[in-house]
Amino acid sequence: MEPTSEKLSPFDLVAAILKGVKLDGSDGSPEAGRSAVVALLMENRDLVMVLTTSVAVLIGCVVVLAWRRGSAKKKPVEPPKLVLPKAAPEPEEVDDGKKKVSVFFGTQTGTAEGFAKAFVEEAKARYQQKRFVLDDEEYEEKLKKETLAFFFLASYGDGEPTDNAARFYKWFTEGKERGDWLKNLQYGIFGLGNRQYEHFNKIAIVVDNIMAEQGGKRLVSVGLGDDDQCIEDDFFAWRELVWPELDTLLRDEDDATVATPYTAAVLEYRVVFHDQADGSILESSLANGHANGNAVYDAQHPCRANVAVRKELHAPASDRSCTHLEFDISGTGLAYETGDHVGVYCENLIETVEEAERLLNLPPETYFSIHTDKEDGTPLSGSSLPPPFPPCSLRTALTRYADLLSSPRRYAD
Ligand SMILES: Cc1cc2nc3c(=O)[nH]c(=O)nc-3n(C[C@H](O)[C@H](O)[C@H](O)COP(=O)(O)O)c2cc1C
Repeated sequence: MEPTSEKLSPFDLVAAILKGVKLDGSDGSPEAGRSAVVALLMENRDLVMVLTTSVAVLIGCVVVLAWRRGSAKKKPVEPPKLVLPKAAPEPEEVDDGKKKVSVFFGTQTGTAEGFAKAFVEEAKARYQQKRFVLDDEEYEEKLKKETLAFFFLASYGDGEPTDNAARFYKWFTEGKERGDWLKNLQYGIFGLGNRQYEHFNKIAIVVDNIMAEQGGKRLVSVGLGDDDQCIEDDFFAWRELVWPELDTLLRDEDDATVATPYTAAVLEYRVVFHDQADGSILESSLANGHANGNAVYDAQHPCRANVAVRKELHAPASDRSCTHLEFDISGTGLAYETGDHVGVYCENLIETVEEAERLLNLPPETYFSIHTDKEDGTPLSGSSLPPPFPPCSLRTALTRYADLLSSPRRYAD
């Protein structure tokens, strides 16, 4: 039988390359096949060029994709940076002829900062020709030049200042720099505390007393906010005493007469969800980060210690109770001296945590981190405080870091 003489089309060529089949020439011999292919390649040089370029680009893309996937897997999840609080930078001070009012806050968990911000916003709306500046750090030099200032000061521990107000409190109460400047100062103080503590609102009271003793003029009596009741109501009541006083000092005819409604400063965070594998590695590395004995334990990195001794100090006949506890801190590198403080981190009951997970409708092994900055590193408009807890699973966040049983603040959304 005569072999059929068939010319190979470009389509045959491509199909052959893709399928990896052998091409035979019209006489069936491999040599004839090869020369047919060569002739075809020469005839379709353009197509061959396009083909080879496409294949090269395709291979390039696959290589880049594989490399990026590989490196993405290896990249560890970064815990949010613990940066010391700093409020959004105020623009450079310019003397624009407006009367300036400075507002300072000492906060540990954000309440005083929220009140200070709400106060500034409302005051700005009421007295439009005045400048209200929120300030938490640069007080040493600035305060001496102020004539009108407000302070929102929380008390902690045995009546101690918050971390961000500690330097101010020391500077102010040690008194080396007090002077005539206080005589030019009119001020208002709102304290944040809790009556359950022995030194209720100590910081606000001490600062208020020293200011008044040194010649500062109180615009209103010191507000004593009580977190055991509704501290927001205490803030509103104090604020209503402040406005009439400020009206006489600051009010211009064209200032707004309508007060802006109070909006609770709800802290804003960026939430990043992590792969389960990455998240659990990160969480266990944080939990075990101190196992090597080199790391330092602190309030952010608590140490797990067993109760070694527990005894009741009152006699059985007594109607009172006082428990003596001893913690075993051997091998932790920690030391304790009389007078040191021990903070105890409580965990919520598992039943409560499971109920919260059910209400959130999220699996317990959802890993996430919260951040106070945007993806490009610029701060979010929320708090000046660092994130309240490290990256972890939803189960850990609800167990260790969330207050699940207290009623939310009245004005929180
Ligand atoms: C650990 C701890 C210690 C506290 N110590 C005191 C205290 O000694 N005196 C007081 O009046 N309030 C005390 N408080 C209550 C806080 O001052 C109060 O909750 C306040 O609203 C917190 O404000 P912040 O969110 O701006 O930090 C304490 C609260 C906590 C959690």
